[in-house]
Amino acid sequence: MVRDLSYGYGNKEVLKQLSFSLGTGFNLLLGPNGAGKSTLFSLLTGLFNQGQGEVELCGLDLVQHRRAALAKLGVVFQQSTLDLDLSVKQNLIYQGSLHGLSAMDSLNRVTSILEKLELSQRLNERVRQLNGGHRRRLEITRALMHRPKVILLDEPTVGLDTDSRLLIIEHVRQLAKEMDICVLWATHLMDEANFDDELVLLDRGQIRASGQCQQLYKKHEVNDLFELYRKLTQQVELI
Ligand SMILES: Nc1ncnc2c1ncn2[C@@H]1O[C@H](COP(=O)(O)OP(=O)(O)OP(=O)(O)O)[C@@H](O)[C@H]1O
Repeated sequence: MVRDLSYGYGNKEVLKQLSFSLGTGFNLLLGPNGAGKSTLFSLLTGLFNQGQGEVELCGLDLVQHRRAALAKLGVVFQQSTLDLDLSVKQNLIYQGSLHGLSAMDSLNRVTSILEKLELSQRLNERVRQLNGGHRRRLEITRALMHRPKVILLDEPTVGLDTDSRLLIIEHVRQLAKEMDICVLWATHLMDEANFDDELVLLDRGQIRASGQCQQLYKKHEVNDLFELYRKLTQQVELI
C-alpha cells in the first residue's frame, strides 16, 4: 500500500502524491520512460529514504518496521546482478547463504520454481552460457528463495525478444497465482498487459488510472490499453 507518496531529485518533483494498494496476484505498473517507475521501486525497496507519504508492505510500515517489511520483499532489478562466471546452482547457493541457508536448503526451496521455469536441467551451466530469457528466469527464481510475499520486477524483459518476453510474463502470472504472492511488474510495453491484470498507470510522476484492465476499458469507454493510455494522457495534456 502506498499513500500520498511524493519524491523529488533536488527541486525536481518526479513522483506526485501517489496512492494505490495492491492485492495478491499479478499487478502491472505501466509507464513510459521517465514516468517514475524506477524511482518508485527505489522507494518501495528502501533504497531511497522515503520522501513524503507512507509505504506499507504486508501491513508493515516501511519506516517504522523497515527490517520486517523488507524481509517480505523480493526484487528483480532492471540490470542483471548475476555472477556470469558462476553456475546457475552456485548463484542460487550464494543467494541462499546471504539468507543464512545451507546449500541444500537453498536448492530445496527453489526446486519446484526451477521446474516451472524450465531451468532444472541447467543447474550446472555457467550463467554466461544462458540466453537472456533463462538469465531472467534465474533472477526471478533467486528473488523468490526467501519466500517473499511481495515481488517487484523492474522492466524485467528489457532486451528480450517478444516470444521470450511473453513466455516469462506468463510464467510469472502462474507463479503469482500458485504461490499467492503480490507481483508488481514494471514495464513500458503495452503488449505485456492482459485484460484481467490489475493495472497502475503512471505518467509523469502521477497515477492516471488504477484497477483491473477490462474494468478500466469499460469505465473510460475504450477498447484496449493503447486507447486508454492515449485518452488518459491526452486528457492530462488538456488540463
Ligand atoms: N538521479 C537522478 N537525478 C535527477 N533526476 C533523475 C534521477 N533519476 C531519475 N531522474 C528523473 O526522474 C524522472 C523519473 O525517472 P525514472 O528513472 O524513475 O523513470 P522510469 O519510469 O523508471 O523510466 P526508465 O524506464 O527510463 O528508467 C525522469 O524525469 C528522470 O530524468
